[in-house]
This record gives sequence, C-alpha cells and structure tokens, in this order.
Amino acid sequence: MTDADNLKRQAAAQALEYVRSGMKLGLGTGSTAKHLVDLLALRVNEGLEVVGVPTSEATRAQAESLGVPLGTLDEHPVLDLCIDGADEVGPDLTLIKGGGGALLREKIVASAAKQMIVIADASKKVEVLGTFPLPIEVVDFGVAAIRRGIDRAARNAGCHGLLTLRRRPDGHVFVTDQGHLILDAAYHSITNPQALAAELSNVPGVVEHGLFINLASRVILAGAGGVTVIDRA
Ligand SMILES: O=C(CO)[C@H](O)[C@H](O)COP(=O)(O)O
Repeated sequence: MTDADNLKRQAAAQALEYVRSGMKLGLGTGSTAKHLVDLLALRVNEGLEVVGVPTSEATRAQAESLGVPLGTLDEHPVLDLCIDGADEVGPDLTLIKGGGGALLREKIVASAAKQMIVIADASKKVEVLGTFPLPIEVVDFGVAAIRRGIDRAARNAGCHGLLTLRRRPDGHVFVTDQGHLILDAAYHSITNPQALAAELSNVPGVVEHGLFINLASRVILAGAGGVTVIDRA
C-alpha cells in the first residue's frame, strides 16, 4: 500500500468509529471511500448491522461483492450518515467533489443524510478552493451553448477558466452513471464558492456541480502527524 493509500485507510478507519448498528449509511465513491467499504465489510462480517446506499455503480459493485447489505435511496430516503471522500476541503468545510464523476448521486445521497463525514488524506485541505478543476455535470444536448452559459455564470461569480470535456483514459467521452457529461472547470481560485454555486445552478443544462456547501458536518484528515477531526462551526 502506498503512503497516500495508507493515510486514506486511516481516515476511513476513524470514520467507522461513528458507525453504529442499525444505521442507514450513504457510501461514497473514490479510492478513499473504497477503503471505507473494505473496512465496513469486515465489521459487517463481525455482526455490525447496517444498510448501505451506494453513490455509484462502482461502489455498489464493491459493496455487493463484499457482502455489505444494500438498499436504495427510494427505500431509505433519510440516511443516518453519509461517508465520502473529497477532492478539496476548503474553509467552512466547503468541498470540491466529483473527481470520480459521481458528484450528482453523491450530492443527492449527502443531502439525504443527517450527517456527512468526509474522509481524506491531509493534502486535500486547502485555503482557497479551485486548484482541483471543478467538475460540472451537464446534459448531452447543446453542450456548446451550455459552456457559454457556464462561462457567463462563472464570470458573475468572479471566476474564469478553461472548461474541458472529461474523457476516459481510453479517449472515449466519460459518461456518468446518470448518462450525463462532465466539464472540468479550471478556475484555479474560487474565492466565493457560495456565489459560484448559485450561479452555476441557474444555467440551463447544468445538472449539478461539484461544490458541496453546508453538507459536510465533519472532516477526518489523515496526515503524517496523525488523524485530525474538524467539525463545521
Ligand atoms: O468525489 C468523488 C468521486 O466523485 C471522490 O470522493 C473524490 O474524487 C475523491 O476521490 P479519492 O478518494 O479517490 O481521492
């Protein structure tokens, strides 16, 4: 396991301390969430009783293969806790998410949870969001016009930068679990995430964006110096 992987696993292990039998749990997506599901499965095999609601087909497949009981958000519209990774953690626990392309389901699941715990290695903590390109999920219709709408909206919030259509490693266009496309926005510095989030949400064709505001209640960061838990004020 690499050092970074080891830190991700430490953060995931710490998050499991907050999981109790009987909980309905949102299960995140990505390499850190993958550790969480691995560790959760070990606890389930020891007798922990939970129902997981996965945020992606990848997480569903992993959890299913490990024997974690799963349900849908339609069956469990209120979750006790959601545990997920993040691409950046900014001030007031604002987040950029969607590096793995699951932002839409992740935001729906996090919004349905009474509490969201974010797990990450400490390198994800930033003073200003935006070094990580902001994923913006759009419909597959009129993408050139949607891009212009996004550019206008971003300017209104003091941001500008290149939008890149996300592709898979094999060069094919990346399509989300919900059948949409992702534009990755290289804004570099998002000084007013609330304003940008509001602007982007008003662009026709934008399904969701990767700014998570007022959703994370706790962040668990694992670094060389140990594990730090930060609660939202
Ligand atoms: O938002 C996400 C997926 O859509 C992930 O949580 C985010 O990309 C972090 O991934 P990782 O744990 O692999 O660094």
